[in-house]
Amino acid sequence: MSNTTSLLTLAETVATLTKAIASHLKETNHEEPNFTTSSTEIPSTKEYENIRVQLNTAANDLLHLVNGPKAEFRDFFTKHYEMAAWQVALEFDYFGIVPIEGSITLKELASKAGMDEDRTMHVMRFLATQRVFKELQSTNQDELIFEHSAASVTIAREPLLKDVFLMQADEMFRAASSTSDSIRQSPFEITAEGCPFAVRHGERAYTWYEKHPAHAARFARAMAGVTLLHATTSELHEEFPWGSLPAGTVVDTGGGSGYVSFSLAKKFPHLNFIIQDISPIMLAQGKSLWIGDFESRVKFQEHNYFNPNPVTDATAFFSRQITHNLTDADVVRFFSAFVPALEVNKPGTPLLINDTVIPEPGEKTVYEEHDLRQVDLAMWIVFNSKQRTEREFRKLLTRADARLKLVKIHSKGRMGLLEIHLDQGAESVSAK
Ligand SMILES: C[S@@+](CC[C@H](N)C(=O)[O-])C[C@H]1O[C@@H](n2cnc3c(N)ncnc32)[C@H](O)[C@@H]1O
Repeated sequence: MSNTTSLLTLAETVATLTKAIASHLKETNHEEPNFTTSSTEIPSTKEYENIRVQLNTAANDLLHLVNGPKAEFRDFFTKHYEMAAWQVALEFDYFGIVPIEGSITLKELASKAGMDEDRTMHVMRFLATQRVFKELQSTNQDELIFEHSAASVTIAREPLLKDVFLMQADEMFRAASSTSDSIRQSPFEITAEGCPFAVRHGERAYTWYEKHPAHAARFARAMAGVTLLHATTSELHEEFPWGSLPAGTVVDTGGGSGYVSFSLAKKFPHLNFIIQDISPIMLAQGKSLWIGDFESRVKFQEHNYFNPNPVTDATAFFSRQITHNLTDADVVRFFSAFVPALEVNKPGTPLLINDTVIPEPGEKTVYEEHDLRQVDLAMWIVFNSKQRTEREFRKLLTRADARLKLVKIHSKGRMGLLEIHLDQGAESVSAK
């Protein structure tokens, strides 16, 4: 946006894009969204997404200008209190307690949640200002009544989303508050051990999860839940020609419960899977997923991804949302650990890295870049890690082994897909 764009020009852009949204909804036979529990989901088409992104950029700029910095900052710097209200609503399961059909009195909600009515009322009335739950008119002023809204019922209907949000409002919210402390402890050196999560919780994330099995199980479910939000698996199905891989085994390294591979298994019956993870708790979450005919198509393998990969007959190696958990030095170790396996697997066996490929500044709209940089901050706080550009990936591959070639970028953005091959004709040179 130019620095001198007028308010009216922005408002006209907003109107034009809103009309485009309304037409798209009509053309695709979608009803317009509303705030009630019967509101339908917005379309997941690329066209809708494209207009939605542009609309957010224009509407946000309009509001930034109209509100002015003081009003915006007053709102922004109280967001942690909002997160506190969410922490309570999720932890005490308001979303599950309020019935999907009908309503509930505050008294009954508080009693089922196991807490007092007064604080329950504070939380519910705050959330209602975000159009999350709705307070109904009551004839008795002493009897407050609430029902679900379109937003709150989304969480009630999909418990995995509760896991995603509670993980954020619980251990990640606490970790984020220690970010400056972590820099004070190590102002110039970035180490995995010194990340804000470790400063706050006393251990690196995955070590901490091993000692907190209930949180670890929730984290594994949250990872599955994330695929319902933005890290959808449908793009992954389309952006790589899985169908043309020779029948065989895909190795999913750091696969957690194997939720992502499971979605591939449903679509590509010629592929079997080995889910590798260091955590038996994460792997155990997968055993309840891969049932019936799928049980014979999966193996769960405890494996530390910094050790040489033991599979010598894979049709492909795959890894999703792992490199952005790792510091640069650890990404180099991670890539290096595939080399011995790629040397003995069939030439051309792909290593597929499914992770964010962050754009250079200005390549995307401010709205999209903000979204990606938000995840970048999350990776910093939880791991002292980051999202990487294509250039950064190439450098780290070369540092791991000059024979590791990025042969194709199937997609960029939040869930990019990098295809890497080991050039077996070339000499092994690593520059760690
Ligand atoms: C962010 S989750 C990603 C899970 C899955 N790939 C997905 O996209 O849903 C990271 C996973 O890496 C696993 N992990 C962490 N350190 C590991 C290590 N050293 N070796 C193998 N797996 C590890 C964790 O247990 C967790 O399941």
